[in-house]
Amino acid sequence: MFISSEKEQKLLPAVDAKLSLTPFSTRSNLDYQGDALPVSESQDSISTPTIYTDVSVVPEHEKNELEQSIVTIEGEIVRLRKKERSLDKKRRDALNKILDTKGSIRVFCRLRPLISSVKRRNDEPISVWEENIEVKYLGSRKDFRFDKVFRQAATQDDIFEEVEPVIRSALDGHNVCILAYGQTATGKTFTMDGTNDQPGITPRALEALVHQASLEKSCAFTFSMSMLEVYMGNLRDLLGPKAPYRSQESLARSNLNIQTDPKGLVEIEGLKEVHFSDLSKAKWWYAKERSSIHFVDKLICISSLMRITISRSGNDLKAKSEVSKMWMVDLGGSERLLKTGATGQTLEEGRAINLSLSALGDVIAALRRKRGHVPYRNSKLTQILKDSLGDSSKVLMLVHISPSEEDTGETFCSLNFANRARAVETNRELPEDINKQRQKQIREIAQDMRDAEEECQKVRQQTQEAEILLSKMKQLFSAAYELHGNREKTPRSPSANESIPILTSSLPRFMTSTVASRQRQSAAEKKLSSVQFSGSQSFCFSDSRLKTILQDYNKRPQETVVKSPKCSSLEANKAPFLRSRMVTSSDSNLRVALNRHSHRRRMSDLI
Ligand SMILES: Nc1ncnc2c1ncn2[C@@H]1O[C@H](COP(=O)(O)OP(=O)(O)OP(=O)(O)O)[C@@H](O)[C@H]1O
Repeated sequence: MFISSEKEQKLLPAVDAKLSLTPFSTRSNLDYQGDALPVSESQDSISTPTIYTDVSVVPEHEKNELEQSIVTIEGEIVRLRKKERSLDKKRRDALNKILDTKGSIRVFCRLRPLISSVKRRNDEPISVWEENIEVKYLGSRKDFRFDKVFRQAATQDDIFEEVEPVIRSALDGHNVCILAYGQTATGKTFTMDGTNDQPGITPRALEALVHQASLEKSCAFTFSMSMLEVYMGNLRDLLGPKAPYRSQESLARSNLNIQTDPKGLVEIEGLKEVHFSDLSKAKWWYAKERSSIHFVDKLICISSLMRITISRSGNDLKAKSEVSKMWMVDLGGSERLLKTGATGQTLEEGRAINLSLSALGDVIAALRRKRGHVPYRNSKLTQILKDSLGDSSKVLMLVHISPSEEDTGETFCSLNFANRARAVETNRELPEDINKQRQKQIREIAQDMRDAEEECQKVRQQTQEAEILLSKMKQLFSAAYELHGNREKTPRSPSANESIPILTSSLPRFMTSTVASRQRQSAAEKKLSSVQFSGSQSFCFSDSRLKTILQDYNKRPQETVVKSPKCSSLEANKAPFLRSRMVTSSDSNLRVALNRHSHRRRMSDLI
């Protein structure tokens, strides 16, 4: 068996299964190296003369051949894993480059659909374009620019399409922060949590994390979740023992300390952390948190935060932290206070939330401007998020606005806040040609990323297949040499002419070689001494036990690719894996290309 890349498979001569003949080409090194073969090499390969030989010959085999095969496949698995890591690194680097080119801190705006009870007017106060919004307020117009504007018709899928690469980046080792901001009833919770029919960012993110982690075989992931809320500068653990009901007094009493270690990593002392490895558990905890939020007095101004901690082990991300965090933040708004003419405690709440939002705006603005001093210490919110807002973190702020004319004042305030966070003045946007160049660059890197991801998927599949094969061969070995009384730890190497009596005698008579086949076999062996598993390693293809294993193996049903959440880059996972296989000779003059069907047919000849 040889596991090849699609490119290489295209280069191979077709196998005529009916003739029971297998073409041999004179090229030997088919080892997949990930890079496209030069055109001249490809042509050379196609025009190579083909020699045919009968591969149904079953030569006598010896114990050391099987041992050698096992060693070869083990080596192949090591090589494939290395390749997978290198392709994954290429994919990670490309994704990071895309996100950095787009901006590691981006501000989006989502316009809520008009609620039917509100009458539509002809002179609507808000005009929307792809990257800017114009608002008519108090007789003047103001233009606000964003990294992207989501119109009223935008779906949860549209939102997640922009968010998903950032979530992937969290799995790659970057800290991530997704914040929803806006006036009450503009759709913050709808965007972050959504409904059963239209799930929002958080449930989709949980699904994407668990799904993606299940695909990664080169490293193991563990996840944990914490939830808290910030009320007037106090932190409350939502998963803590006394979480369910909230009153102003209990909220004011609860407090957790924020600790920052010398490396700048933030930890919240005593914050409950629950671990989850599958989606059902993640959803259970998430639902628990949502139900506790349900009891909130709507007039209490609270920001609720959810932290997902992602730990990786067994990878080679030497430069990256092995732990990354993803924050989902639903920021409280303060406009109710203005509307209700609040006094006393409520006014205090309003001041506290304004302070914390204003501090957040200052921090994001400083980071976007790449200023030396970033004022993290000005609020609890910015202290908590400190290690997830700066450095190599990815930040998305989604500002929500209402289309109603009666909300224009609030809309104006929210957009001003967003503009400050964005820290880009309207007249200082990138010139058109530079912007186009940037878009082109992003498209090119995105293509590289998709290519690397597709190749990585293939290699991952190949590794899994090789592992199955290895396990079957090991089973065979122990059945033949250990269960039959010969329990040597390291099987002795038999001499060249020595057969394997235990195994041979355990085979049905029709599977043992006949005189004629032995004659054919010795003739074939002159040409075909061994076959390559890859370009660099070889094992004995003519071993009937291996044939049997390969036959079983090829007969097994195709593994289904688990469907991913609706998201762009994960779509690549659905790319079908080409399952034709090759077995190649290590003899530089010989190569056997077996596709699945011809191989199966020849195997069936033996049974
Ligand atoms: N894009 C949208 N499409 C359809 N319905 C929406 C959308 N945005 C918001 N809604 C609906 O509008 C209502 C208010 O939305 P939501 O509760 O999410 O607002 P909010 O900003 O979170 O409010 P609060 O500040 O009170 O938490 C909900 O019924 C929600 O389903």
